[in-house]
Amino acid sequence: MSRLRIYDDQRHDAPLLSLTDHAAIAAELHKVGVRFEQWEASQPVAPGASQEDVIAAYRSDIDRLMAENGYQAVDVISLTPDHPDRAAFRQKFLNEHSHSEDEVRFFVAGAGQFTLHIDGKVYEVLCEQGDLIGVPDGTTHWFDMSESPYFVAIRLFTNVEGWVAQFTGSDIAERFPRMVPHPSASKAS
Ligand SMILES: CSCCC(=O)/C(O)=C/O
Ligand SMILES: [Fe+2]
Ligand code: NI
Repeated sequence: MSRLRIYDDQRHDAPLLSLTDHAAIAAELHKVGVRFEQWEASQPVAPGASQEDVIAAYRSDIDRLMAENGYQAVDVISLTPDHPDRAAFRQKFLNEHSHSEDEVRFFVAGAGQFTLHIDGKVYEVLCEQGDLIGVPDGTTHWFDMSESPYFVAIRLFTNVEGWVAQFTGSDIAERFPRMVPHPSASKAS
């Protein structure tokens, strides 16, 4: 189940609000300029599926997003709990950073947790299969896949060079909850 928890950025122990209704999550995130939509993850792909297979399965959704929003490039992150480089992949996104381009991610299997730090609040967004999130450029955030990653996410980029992170040097991410592994992760490993 998708979930949004909103915190004061000084109070990691007490969410101000917790929502699981998709429309309510979308409305709350819209207030801070973040896109959150439900798309149909209609093609069954399992974590571990190859980039080529995922792109072929979701070609029409990818083409639609690229045409609507002018994205120039696409790639796929597809991870299972037993991936040998899972700790390094996790670490790559785990500290607060921003990008000079929008971050658009469509979860077609499993789950991952984006946490956004905007105007003194922390928005923890647990994205599940079917969720599309669009984080505007310059938004400080971090991403956790848990110690047992189980997800497939399609990533769209404005810039053909792709993802570049500017780290803020803050340790805020260490104070807020990390992602709990997806329930299917234990069955997959
Ligand atoms: C859900 S895709 C992996 C995370 C990512 O691309 C990113 O930029 C996290 O901040
Ligand atoms: Fe990011
Ligand atoms: Ni849901």
